[in-house]
Amino acid sequence: AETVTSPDPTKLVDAFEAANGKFDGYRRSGAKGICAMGEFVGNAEGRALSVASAFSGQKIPVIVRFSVGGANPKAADNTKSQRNMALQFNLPGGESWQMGNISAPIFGASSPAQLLGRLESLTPDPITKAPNPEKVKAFAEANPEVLLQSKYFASQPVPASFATVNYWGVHGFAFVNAKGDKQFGKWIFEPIGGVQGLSDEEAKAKGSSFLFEDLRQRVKDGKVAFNFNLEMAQPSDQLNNATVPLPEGRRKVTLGTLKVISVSDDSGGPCLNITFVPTVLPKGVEASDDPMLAARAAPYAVGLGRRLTEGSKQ
Ligand code: HEM
Repeated sequence: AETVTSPDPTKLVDAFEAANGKFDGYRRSGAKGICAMGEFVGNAEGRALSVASAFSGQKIPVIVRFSVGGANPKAADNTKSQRNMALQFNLPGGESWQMGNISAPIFGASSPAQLLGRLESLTPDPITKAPNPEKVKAFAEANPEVLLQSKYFASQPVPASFATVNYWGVHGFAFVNAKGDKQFGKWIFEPIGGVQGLSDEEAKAKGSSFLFEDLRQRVKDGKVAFNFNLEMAQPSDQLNNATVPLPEGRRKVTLGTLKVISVSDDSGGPCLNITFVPTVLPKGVEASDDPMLAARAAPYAVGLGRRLTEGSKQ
């Protein structure tokens, strides 16, 4: 088999900073965010697929962080860009389950080396202060999958709210039940009130900063809830490439419901000094062999270390 070596995690974080800008104290990705608390209740479908205690049916406290994609803590809320929902399920016995879910079914690179190459191609030239269009074009032509995610975002409306967009886990995970049966799938958190976007006109009228206030209002009204849905993979489905979604029409089951119950102050909350590592999994859920998934823990730790040293900001 081909041996794939991942780039040094510090190099990846350096590349994020060089390409997207460095904002002291903030996350290098998903910088503009807000922390909330939620409750998850799993159901019998969840228990049939996995022994994870998240599905017990008891209320599980969950730390939730919503954010706008990118490194800029002042990123505009009214553009066709990425929204994120990171989660930490605080399970009985000190176990935790972390996720970093995004508002697209796919990621923008299939391997850490490809992500590094893409970031390098997008890094502004020191003299022109802009990326070199030739370099951007050459890299994308040689690696066409790096364009798929931006095509997806361009095809979707601006989300009306953090609470009205789907959030995908993107990677494959295995769910293991008491008999030891292993079912692979990809999950999606789908808003119970439905997906809702803004027209271009509405987005313009909303301005660049409405998502935090909108979230507070909707949570106050008790309206922010998501179904935790699993799209079941078939044995022939490709699960080692985060730029390839599962084929259309795979069976989808609801494993439980996440309800957001409170929102922290803009600058605080339990998200501030933690990172969400998607390979922190409970017993009963296992990682697939997607190289992007395995490569996330180390740069997240590097990013957290830098934020803490600089004085973390939300
Ligand atoms: C090797 C590949 C990747 C690298 C190097 C990387 C890097 C980072 C870094 C440095 C952070 C900030 C961490 C922190 O300071 O706490 C971050 C956040 C994030 N990443 Fe990635 N990432 C990678 C892959 C992915 C993939 C595949 C997804 C899509 C599912 C993703 C989704 C997110 C989300 C949602 C956040 C924000 C989480 C939060 O609110 O704390 N990342 N990433």
